[in-house]
Amino acid sequence: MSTNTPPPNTNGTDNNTPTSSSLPRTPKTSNKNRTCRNVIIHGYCKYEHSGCEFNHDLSTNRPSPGSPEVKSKLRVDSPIFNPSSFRTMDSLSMNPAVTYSPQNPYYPPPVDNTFLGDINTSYGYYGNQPAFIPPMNAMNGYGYNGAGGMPAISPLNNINTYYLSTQMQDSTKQSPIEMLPLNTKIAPPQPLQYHLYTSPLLPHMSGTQNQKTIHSFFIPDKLREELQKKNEAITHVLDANSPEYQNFPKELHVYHSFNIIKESEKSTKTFGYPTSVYKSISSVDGRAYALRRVEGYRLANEMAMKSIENWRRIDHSNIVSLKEAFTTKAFGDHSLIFVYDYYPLSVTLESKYLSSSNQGNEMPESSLWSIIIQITSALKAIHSAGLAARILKPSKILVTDKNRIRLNCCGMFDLLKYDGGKNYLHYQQEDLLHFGQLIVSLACGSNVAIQNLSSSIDYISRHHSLDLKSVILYLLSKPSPMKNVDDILSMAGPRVLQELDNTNHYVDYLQNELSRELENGRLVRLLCKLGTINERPEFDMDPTWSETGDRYLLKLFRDYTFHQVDENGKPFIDIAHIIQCLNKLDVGIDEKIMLMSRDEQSCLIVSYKELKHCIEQAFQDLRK
Ligand SMILES: Nc1ncnc2c1ncn2[C@@H]1O[C@H](COP(=O)(O)OP(=O)(O)OP(=O)(O)O)[C@@H](O)[C@H]1O
Repeated sequence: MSTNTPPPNTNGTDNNTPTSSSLPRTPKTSNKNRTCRNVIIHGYCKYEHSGCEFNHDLSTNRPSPGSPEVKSKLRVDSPIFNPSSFRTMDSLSMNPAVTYSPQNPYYPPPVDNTFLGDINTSYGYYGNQPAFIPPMNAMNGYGYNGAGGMPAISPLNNINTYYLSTQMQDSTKQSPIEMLPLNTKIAPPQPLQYHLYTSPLLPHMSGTQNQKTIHSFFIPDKLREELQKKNEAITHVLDANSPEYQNFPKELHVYHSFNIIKESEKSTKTFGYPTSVYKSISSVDGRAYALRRVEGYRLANEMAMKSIENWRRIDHSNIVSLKEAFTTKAFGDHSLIFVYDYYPLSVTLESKYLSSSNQGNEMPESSLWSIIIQITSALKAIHSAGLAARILKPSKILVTDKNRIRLNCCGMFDLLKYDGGKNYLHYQQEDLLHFGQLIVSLACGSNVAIQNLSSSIDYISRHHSLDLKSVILYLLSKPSPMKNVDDILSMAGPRVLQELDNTNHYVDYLQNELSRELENGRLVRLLCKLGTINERPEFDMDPTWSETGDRYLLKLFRDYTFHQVDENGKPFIDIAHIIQCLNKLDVGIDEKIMLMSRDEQSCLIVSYKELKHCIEQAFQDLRK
């Protein structure tokens, strides 16, 4: 790391000599060759002609790219820099009206093209993208940090933030935008390098006024809890000490890690056999499956098993997919097992809308149409494949996620009551009839509404639209070769588009939440590394290991990232700043930041690239 000694502090502001014991002083003989810190930081040195012994000609001595430099007494709580007095590099280079004047010390000195090229390399030249930001601008970003609550930002972002922060600081002052002539050319936009834009946060949103809570950086608690509960349901297994576990086979075909979702019940009302439902994990693909066991079933016709093949080909978002079926004696009886996709924490339409606690609750018509459209979509896929659902009742329709409807147990009757598929047209008509009955139950909020059809239709006429009544009457009408699921679609009309729109909105919402979590893995990895290095009491027989060399920089970076204080020394908690610092460190960009020693006597200017190297090096040392 190179160091540089500023001129004597004659102006009482920024030019104190660094005194950190860890920073060797540069011999005075080289001062003439060294660029004056004031020029680099402020763009001018008012002592240039009155004794400052450093070099003021930037074109002859430029800061070497990537070399960390030392500056003292510029701290996060330094006086607030007023950015309205500065220009960004592109506005300078393209606007002939803006010229350097010694009388106006706030203007940076004129910059020739050669220097501009070098600045781009040294201060945020991302791949082939010039940053257009002079060094003093980047520095101002850091000086501004903490005091104004603005996180250090990438040079490419700097231009935007610069204006925004100006407006936030003092709306009465003339902003750079206002000062520029209207015909000022703006540099053509450069293609973004996506890996540098990992955080969707706008830096200005993290300012003191608009500080966001930590929750706003992660997926909402409700969604997180929901997903965690689902994961828990997938991994939940039978308690090894429970009597159920003792009596349960440890493996079934390729399935293991069982949990009982529905106990075996003696009722045979739906399938003619007692059934039970188990969650399991497949050793073939590691995914969770729902096994539905039909107890006491003896396979009479091998051909019946073939009927499963047609169902295995059905892949639809409103149908619970059937994977396979097999017989087993593992339970001590003849059982037939149907293997379906498992949807953790799903409920049935019946328990959600028609259970005794929900009876009488009127379902909004929009929800009814959503269910109608989803079931229509499922039936369309089934009927088009020459199959029939054969079991369209509220207890055999799952509600998963927000409001997704999935037909469950499809294909079971094709096997249990095997007829070679010759009656499928009849069963398809039955599907439409059962569909109509299902909607009557839901529209009236009662499982028994179908038993008194005329008063139920009367109720629906009074509480729902004519269109809904028409659909129900169509579905309940006499079977006919002309009656088919396509007609329901045309009767639903524009409501299909509404359903599509709702689904798209939900997808957008989930995508948005997903993108917020995207970077967490990277940042956790980085935090793990920092955690292993920072404050390590001893390494390699060296108790000062974490306080010296590269590790010292990482300690200061930790302070810079996590321990910012405001001008009164109070903790300044800015999650946007923390996340941005970590993102930049992870990428290792050329942007420089200023780290201050804890005794506030010295400052180090170092790039994220160098910090990244430090962290990699220190971590490698630890792993050796
Ligand atoms: N594929 C599946 N994934 C996740 N859970 C399921 C799956 N299939 C069924 N379940 C759950 O298993 C439980 C029992 O399902 P089942 O279809 O037997 O309903 P039921 O209300 O017990 O029906 P019935 O009254 O006809 O016996 C329900 O809570 C349901 O949510």
